[in-house]
Amino acid sequence: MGLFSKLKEGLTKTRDHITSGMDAIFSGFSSIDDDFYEELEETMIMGDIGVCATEEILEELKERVHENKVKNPADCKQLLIDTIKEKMDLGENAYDFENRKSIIILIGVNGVGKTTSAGKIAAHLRGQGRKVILAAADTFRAAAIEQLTEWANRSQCDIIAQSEGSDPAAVIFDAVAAAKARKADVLLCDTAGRLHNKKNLMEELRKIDRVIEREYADAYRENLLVLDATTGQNALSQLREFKDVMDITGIILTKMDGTAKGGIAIAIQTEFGVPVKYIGVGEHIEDLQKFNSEDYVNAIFDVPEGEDD
Ligand SMILES: Nc1nc2c(ncn2[C@@H]2O[C@H](COP(=O)(O)OP(=O)(O)OP(=O)(O)O)[C@@H](O)[C@H]2O)c(=O)[nH]1
Repeated sequence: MGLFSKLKEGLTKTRDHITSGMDAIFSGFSSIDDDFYEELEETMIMGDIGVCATEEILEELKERVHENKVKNPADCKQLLIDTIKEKMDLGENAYDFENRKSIIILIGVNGVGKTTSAGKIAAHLRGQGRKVILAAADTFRAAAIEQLTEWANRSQCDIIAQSEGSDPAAVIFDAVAAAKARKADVLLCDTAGRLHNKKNLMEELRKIDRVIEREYADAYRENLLVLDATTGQNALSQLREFKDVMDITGIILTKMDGTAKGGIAIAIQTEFGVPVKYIGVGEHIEDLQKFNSEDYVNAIFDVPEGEDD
């Protein structure tokens, strides 16, 4: 199955949730009036696009409708699709970390899919011929170290790990030294999602951040927050909290395949300006895809590949 088909399959529930409601609005209204926009707003908010993002998008849509002198509700659909695509566009430098000496750190609460995503990204980078070292800084959970070790073996990457319960910042310190000594291209760090309390977790992440800044200041930094799409609006609260601790440069949005809440990607990017860089649409290695705004919006609005613009 091609990547777009896989993406489309993964986003089935989200598409059903958002587009069925929208299509009824686009075909059910005979004129573009306040009621039309209100219905659209409700459907978008119900589709987890979020209140702020929905308002922003609809403001732009109204401007476009006015500029283009659109009178027919059905003609609004393409304008809405274009507006959202522009909002979701990643720009040119989103994946620079793949081609530089970089440190990627994955953070997020427990169970969101950090370890799995670390393994998948490592395998992907190895496939591109990059030398990758994995750092098992989730020392809270022995199984996370084992899981990451398996991914390292599978993708033939080195792994730096210590025993369960050891200091994660010490693991990072060792891993940075190894990355420099072995001339790795990318150091990819898994971190814990849970400690004895949230304050400890945030403190630990700050400490890891300081170690990296001190020991490897010239490495290109990519701090990816992993969010579970099935948690919907809760993911936004997590983003708010983690943003206070670290400069988040991108989001990995996992488990899009099991949820109707995939519109959350639009809320994240529009409301916070933090780009979604990867989305998870299943548990297999190829199911972590780089985010492509065209494909994502086409998949959600059921636009066949290559059929628009
Ligand atoms: N369906 C689906 N499952 C996923 C996806 N990404 C991860 N998972 C599953 O989610 C579960 C949790 O993943 P982990 O990688 O262990 O999560 P974690 O964030 O490292 O968890 P902690 O180590 O407890 O912090 C696993 O069963 C994964 O297979 C996805 O995109 N789709």
